[in-house]
Amino acid sequence: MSTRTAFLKGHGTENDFVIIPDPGNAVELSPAAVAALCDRRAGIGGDGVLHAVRSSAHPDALHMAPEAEWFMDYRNSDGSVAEMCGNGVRVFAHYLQRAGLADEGDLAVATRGGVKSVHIDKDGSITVGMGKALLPGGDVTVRVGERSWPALHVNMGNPHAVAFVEDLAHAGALLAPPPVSPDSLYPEGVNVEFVVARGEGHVAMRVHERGSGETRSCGTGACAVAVAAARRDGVDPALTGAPARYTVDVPGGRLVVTERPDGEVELTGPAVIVAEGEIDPEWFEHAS
Ligand SMILES: N[C@@H](CCC[C@H](N)C(=O)O)C(=O)O
Repeated sequence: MSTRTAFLKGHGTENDFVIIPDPGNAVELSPAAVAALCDRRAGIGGDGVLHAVRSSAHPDALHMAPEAEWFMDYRNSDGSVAEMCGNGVRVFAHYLQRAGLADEGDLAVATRGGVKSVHIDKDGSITVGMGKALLPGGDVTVRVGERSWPALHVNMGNPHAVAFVEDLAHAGALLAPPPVSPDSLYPEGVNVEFVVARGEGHVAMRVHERGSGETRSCGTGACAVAVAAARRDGVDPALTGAPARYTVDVPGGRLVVTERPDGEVELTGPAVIVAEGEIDPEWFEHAS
């Protein structure tokens, strides 16, 4: 008799995920199974999968087990693995709390981008310590059709190219990854953000995510955008000694990003669980 696999569906500013609770790492999640789960017509549908495994049970997380009980084994909707997901880690923490596996307050979550500290607020908003943004420099160009823009290379644990544009519509339909050059800079692919200013400390963005296509939000992307916007505005908290705070509007809602004088970037936003159930074992076997 095949065992039944539980799932939940959740989102953070409409960046949506299939959550697979699997404390002992017993569920085999091949790239094909991930892509089938994320399929919006033939599967459950999502921008990615949050595989919830105890750190002590996953080879990629064993070294983080003393610090963080749970590992967010994150996969993009095409089945590829990514280092970090800023919206995902908030939804992951919300799932743990809802399942009685974590308390309100502070929680450490292991990710491929290291251990992240998460704060679950009484009002339901969740703040994640995302680490420092790295700005390796270099001349980056993003292209869409006839248009091209200079972009800032920002690494938030995962790679981003941030382009300031006049109008978000200039990014077009984003049905395919926008060409970014030089591609030697991004051997593993790149997440591309298009940004417009909305006012002081306020920007709006669209994103084409590596491995998932255009999504309604991206947490690491919002952090990359906020840091890029601050530098563009001549603000560097390391020099001023004061935190820089940006409101980042995404198609699926609003995120707040704070860069502290020590370089640490914090991401705040909502997390929602919308459903839970069981995956049909025959379908899952076939999909895998
Ligand atoms: N949506 C995520 C980012 C997910 C990973 C990304 N597609 C990558 O491959 O780097 C977020 O909220 O940060």
